[in-house]
Amino acid sequence: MIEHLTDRLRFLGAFLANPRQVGAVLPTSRAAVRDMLDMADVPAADLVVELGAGTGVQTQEILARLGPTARLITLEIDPRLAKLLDERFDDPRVQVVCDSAENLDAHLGEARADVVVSALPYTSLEPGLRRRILDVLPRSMAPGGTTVVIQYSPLLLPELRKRFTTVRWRVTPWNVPPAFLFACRQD
Ligand SMILES: C[S@@+](CC[C@H](N)C(=O)[O-])C[C@H]1O[C@@H](n2cnc3c(N)ncnc32)[C@H](O)[C@@H]1O
Repeated sequence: MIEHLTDRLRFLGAFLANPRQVGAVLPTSRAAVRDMLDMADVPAADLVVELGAGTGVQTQEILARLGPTARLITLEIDPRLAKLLDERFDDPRVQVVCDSAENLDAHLGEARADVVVSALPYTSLEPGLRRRILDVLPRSMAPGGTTVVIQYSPLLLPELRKRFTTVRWRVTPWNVPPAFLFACRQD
């Protein structure tokens, strides 16, 4: 309970310091995270990539679903949040990287992700940065992989449809505000 409140304050502090980069005043709810991850097969994945981890609400649920020999690479641009994630998730399967999602290629090397989980605030990012990150997503995925995205509006849908052959979407009401969830594939 105390950790939950502290995380909300940390998150709010990060938002106040950099509103367009954080894009939300509260972390995503656990129920919305579960709805989001239900749209991809995390238990079968060898490699999961998480973009924009914040205080780690998705990280925790990904690790709960991830197999014992699988890996999670988590990118978070805010150094204070990245440090918190590194300290919080003492798990050999996870690698926390403090860098921008646009540089994902450099951290993947030859590897490709079976699942990409993105909680980046695309609509408030500078357009060039948004485009560079969206362009990274399809080429980061393994064949048969899925990218899941959470947003507070449907505005990103045309951009996702340009880059993926299939985009399923739904709304989860279990979040403040209710959130749009997208599952994108190259079938
Ligand atoms: C809306 S918050 C989501 C946080 C958390 N995943 C959640 O759902 O509560 C967006 C997060 O993305 C991070 N972020 C923003 N731009 C980024 C970028 N270019 N690369 C990596 N992380 C970024 C922010 O620092 C923030 O932690």
